[in-house]
Amino acid sequence: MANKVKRIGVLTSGGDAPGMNAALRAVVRACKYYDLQSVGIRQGYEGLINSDMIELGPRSVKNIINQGGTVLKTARSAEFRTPEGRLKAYKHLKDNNIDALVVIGGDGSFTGANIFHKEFGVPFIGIPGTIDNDIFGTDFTIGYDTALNTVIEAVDKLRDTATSHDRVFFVEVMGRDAGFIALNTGIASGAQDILIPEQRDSVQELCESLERSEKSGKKSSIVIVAEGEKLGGVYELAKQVQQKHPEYDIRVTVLGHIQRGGSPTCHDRVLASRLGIAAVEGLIEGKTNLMAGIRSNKVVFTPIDEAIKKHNEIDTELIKVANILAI
Ligand SMILES: Nc1ncnc2c1ncn2[C@@H]1O[C@H](COP(=O)(O)OP(=O)(O)OP(=O)(O)O)[C@@H](O)[C@H]1O
Ligand SMILES: O=P(O)(O)OC[C@H]1O[C@](O)(CO)[C@@H](O)[C@@H]1O
Ligand SMILES: [Mg+2]
Repeated sequence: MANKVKRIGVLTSGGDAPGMNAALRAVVRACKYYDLQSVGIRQGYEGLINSDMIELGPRSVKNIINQGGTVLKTARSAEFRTPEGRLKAYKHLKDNNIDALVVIGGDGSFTGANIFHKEFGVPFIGIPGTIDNDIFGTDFTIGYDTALNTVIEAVDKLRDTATSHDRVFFVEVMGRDAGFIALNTGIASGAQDILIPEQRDSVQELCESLERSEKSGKKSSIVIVAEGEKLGGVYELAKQVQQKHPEYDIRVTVLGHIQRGGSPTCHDRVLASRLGIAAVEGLIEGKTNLMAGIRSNKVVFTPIDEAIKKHNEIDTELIKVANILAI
């Protein structure tokens, strides 16, 4: 297919994730490699609405592959959710001669790009940038691996105190709707129990697990709770367990946004680099409404509707591993 794309706009949108900068760098350098121009759009869709953009070249993305956050900044743009906001965005896109977009973000960002495409026909390719790993069509999202490593480093530290004081630590990790961070970090940090939104858990079962652990000779325990778990939140859980077991010395730690920051791991940098290049190549080939992802270590494109609507299933083998090791 003839290449009509000459000038690509790139933005980061939704929650920041480590590796977004590496993806931006790859997009910009791939554009140069294929003789296209690239324009950075600041603060997600807000930058389109306010025409806050910057010409980018290979040297403008130097020294960012190792940086967390996003140098383009990001936003959750309420105005882009309105037809008026998107019309403004389209006008500025045309004023800046941008032919296509690379959107680095999560499902919400892809939904916005999809609607924008339906209204104005602007070609786009999405790159999954979120620590939650909750996007269908890719084995890994950019930022997930870094977040996992941040969590286990923190939980290892909490374990020192748990062990020294014979305590039960409840640790809340991110994952508004998904338990991937919780399940994997729970296994990696040797948690006694892991509570995730995808599973039907109960306080009763949690108490039984802690009682078993006590009987087996354990003096301290770690319980990992995903933010989106459905039993009322980590403080409520800790309160209910404490009521049943006043003798337990319980502490709660919410890791929060620490999990979104920091220098990306090697895995996230390589993933971001591959997907950034793939997105540009896809647009050159005339592809649109797709997400570039990784499956079995190969770059693949998934229709954006599927990426938004379908969900990655929790691997039941991992749940079994967690249960066996909590014996
Ligand atoms: N239905 C929609 N219509 C238009 N724009 C949307 C829509 N949904 C989301 N967007 C745009 O995408 C932005 C980012 O979406 P959202 O806040 O859901 O984050 P995300 O991309 O899913 O990332 P994460 O969940 O990882 O933080 C929104 O602030 C909004 O500007
Ligand atoms: O505080 P913010 O930026 O609104 O986002 C918090 C959310 O972002 C995520 O880290 C990523 O989507 C979720 O796990 C969390 O619920
Ligand atoms: Mg989202």
